[in-house]
Amino acid sequence: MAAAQGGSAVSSSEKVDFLKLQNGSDIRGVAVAGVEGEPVNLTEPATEAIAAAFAAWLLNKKEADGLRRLRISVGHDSRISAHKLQLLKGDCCQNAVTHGITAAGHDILQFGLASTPAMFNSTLTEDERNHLPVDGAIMITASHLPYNRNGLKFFTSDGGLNKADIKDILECASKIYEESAHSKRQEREDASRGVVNSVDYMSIYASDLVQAVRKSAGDKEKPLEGLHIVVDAGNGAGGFFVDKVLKPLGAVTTGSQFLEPDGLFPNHIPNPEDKTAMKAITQAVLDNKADLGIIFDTDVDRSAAVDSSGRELNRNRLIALMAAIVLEEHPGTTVVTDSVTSDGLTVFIENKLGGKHHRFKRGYKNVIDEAIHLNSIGEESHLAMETSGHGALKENHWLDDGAYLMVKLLNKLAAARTLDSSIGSKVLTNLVEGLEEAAVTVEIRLKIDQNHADLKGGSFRDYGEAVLRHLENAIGKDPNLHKAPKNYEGVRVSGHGGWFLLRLSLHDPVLPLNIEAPTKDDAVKLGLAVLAAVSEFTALDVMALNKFVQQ
Ligand SMILES: O=P(O)(O)OC[C@H]1O[C@H](O)[C@H](O)[C@@H](O)[C@@H]1O
Repeated sequence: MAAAQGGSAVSSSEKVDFLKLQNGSDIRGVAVAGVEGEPVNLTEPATEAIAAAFAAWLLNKKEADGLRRLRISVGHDSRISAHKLQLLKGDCCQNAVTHGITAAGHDILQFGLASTPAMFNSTLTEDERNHLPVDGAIMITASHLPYNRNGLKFFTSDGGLNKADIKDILECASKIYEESAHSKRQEREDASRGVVNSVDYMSIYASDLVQAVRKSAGDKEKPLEGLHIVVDAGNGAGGFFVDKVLKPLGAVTTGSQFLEPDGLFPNHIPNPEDKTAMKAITQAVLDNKADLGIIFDTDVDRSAAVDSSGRELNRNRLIALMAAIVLEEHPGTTVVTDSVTSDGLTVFIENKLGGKHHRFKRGYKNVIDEAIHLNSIGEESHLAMETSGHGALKENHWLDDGAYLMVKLLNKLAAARTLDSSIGSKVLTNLVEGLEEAAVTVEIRLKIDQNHADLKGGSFRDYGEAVLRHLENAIGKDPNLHKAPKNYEGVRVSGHGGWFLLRLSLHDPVLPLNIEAPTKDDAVKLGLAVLAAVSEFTALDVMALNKFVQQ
């Protein structure tokens, strides 16, 4: 791939290992100093080089269409480092991402605080007055990670970039970074020739969500009138949902919380999988006697809900709810999920809803790509969803959009209220009736010590695979345990009325173990079976599992 045109404004003598910044199909790093043992590696010059490399990658793709000058949108979540990485510095209109792009001769549309899915949408919106659509979009976010981290996500109108694209971009960024260390400052300043414009894109994006809900209620202006809905944005970027979506639709939103962006996340981690976060929104629903609660992660690509009785609608339950809605619209369709979904969910989707459950791998991009793949080989799928709250629909360009998921729930509510104006979240709760749920659900993460002698100099991945192979063999000898007939990652086993899955983490030197069982005793039996099989692997830290089986 060609390096960015026109040089870059990058200047740094510090060494950066760019490939270490790859996290699957995202870029993640430490952007703020202050946490011991976590030196900053996503510096401003490194970010600038990555942005320039994205522009070069995109130009390479678009050159066939004769395009020489690109339009790229940039947005960010509420992280404190967003300002270093994206916002204007003083009056010189330069900053890491913007400078990286404009120095390469391309134009920037700055959206400011934005959600990840909105950034993707800006590659599709037809609105020339606002310089839309853009050729590519960059979101500055590290999702729910601690305040010192940050990262980048890239989009074209085809969706999010994949792992191989990110690797190419990082390799190119490394070259740009090296080259720029040798270029003169004046040369770099002269190279700045792209134009920077600011657009209030979140208003444009939100008005599309509003229209969708109105449409499902027969074009009623305020279809949520009389409903009380509280939102918890966890001080991330999701606060817009209150003023720009719920209020125009007529909902009462008092009691909504943590709507103000605050990159130190002082209230709770913005993550719908997090117990404290779910407790916070549940409490807000109960305290305000609200009809519904909605919670987003930092950059709004994930979400969850709470019904008026305080029942959490997240993880398997949210997938079941979305599956019920999607299967009404597309009978018999396949629902693709991640690997840690419950057996109860399969029974629900297949027996109650008449759909097909395709349990695939962990990782939202894996799940989405698998659904796209199934469609391409003739198996119809309209929903791809992870227990983490990432969910994508075919009708929405296979984009994982937490706000769009909630809009699907609002559509259901709005449509039901055209028939019965007193009906609330019961409409939703009724849809998941019959979903069997295990009394005990745990995830225990077993760490692999990468420096341990037992690795014999090999990689943690090889070591983890060896653990999994050994476990698989051991299971074969236990008549109470049965390997899942179809499984795409790790070792998934049924027994003692429940199941477990041991697999390699997508990113970390960790083997996450998920167990679901009807009683603690049964869960312990499953845990003991794993423990017995892995105990000879001395580089594996089984302390947490030991604790679990002894409790
Ligand atoms: O494999 P793990 O360490 O459990 O991480 C798995 C998770 O990683 C990231 O957070 C991805 O965004 C998720 O889609 C994925 O589920």
